[in-house]
Amino acid sequence: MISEDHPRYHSLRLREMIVDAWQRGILADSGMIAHGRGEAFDYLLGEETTKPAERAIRAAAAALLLARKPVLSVNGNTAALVPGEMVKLARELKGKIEINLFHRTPRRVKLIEEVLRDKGADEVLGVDKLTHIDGIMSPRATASPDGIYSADVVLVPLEDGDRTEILRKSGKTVITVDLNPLSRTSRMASISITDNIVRAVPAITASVRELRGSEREELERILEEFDNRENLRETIKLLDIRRYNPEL
Ligand SMILES: Nc1ncnc2c1ncn2[C@@H]1O[C@H](COP(=O)(O)OP(=O)(O)OP(=O)(O)O)[C@@H](O)[C@H]1O
Ligand SMILES: CC(C)(COP(=O)(O)O)[C@@H](O)C(=O)O
Ligand code: BAL
Repeated sequence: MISEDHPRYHSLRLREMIVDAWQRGILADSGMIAHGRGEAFDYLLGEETTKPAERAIRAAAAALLLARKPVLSVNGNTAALVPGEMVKLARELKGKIEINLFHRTPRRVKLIEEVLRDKGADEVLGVDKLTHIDGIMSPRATASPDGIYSADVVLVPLEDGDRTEILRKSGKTVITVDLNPLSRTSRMASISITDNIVRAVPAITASVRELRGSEREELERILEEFDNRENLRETIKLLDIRRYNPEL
């Protein structure tokens, strides 16, 4: 057990959650690699929610509140780190939650469904009765007809660029959470939250609660004023390692 006094407590605690999820069969083997990639970016971003990420979170909350049918996607890393927070956000939105895996196996789908139900999910889509989505070059090329397939706004954390692109081309608003602002996912999304998912999901829920009751016009204004490409450009500037070591 890591002491809370350890200087890297939060990062080490997340690693423990990732390893535990892998040992339980929830996390894909390469989920470890993805987590490590994320940690590196989080280091560069200062392991805190940046101003551009705050703007993206607010825009995401506005889009989710305006949605006719919001759906939240859950993969292995998301199930390992923020299952309860995803269920809480889905409940806050009266939205649906859907499992979608790149390294899909029946066992992992079942385990992740159990995790989500244990956290209070009444309904978990993506388990069966799936529709194929053309154009996605991966096992992610499926969606539940009653979920992502018919959603108008989807939150797809820690995912892949080709699925993000196809979902966008089908007319959906695609919100991602991805610590790598250079990933295809970040570059293809409508709203790219460049933040650690453990910070981003609770922050989206808080922003939804703060904006609930806003006039439709106000929510639409937040979206109109949000420029994802400009926000990513600002984020990429923050990755300049010299921010931390001026003598470099
Ligand atoms: N805890 C986390 N919070 C937010 N992002 C994370 C976290 N852990 C990993 N990531 C990021 O999630 C992404 C998941 O890996 P994935 O392989 O799907 O992306 P990728 O290889 O960049 O693919 P693409 O370019 O298609 O988006 C990586 O970019 C990684 O940096
Ligand atoms: C590991 C993961 C980030 C998620 O994999 P899964 O839980 O199977 O959707 C995958 O997209 C990858 O980059 O390899
Ligand atoms: N997530 C695995 C494939 C990709 O990085 O797009």
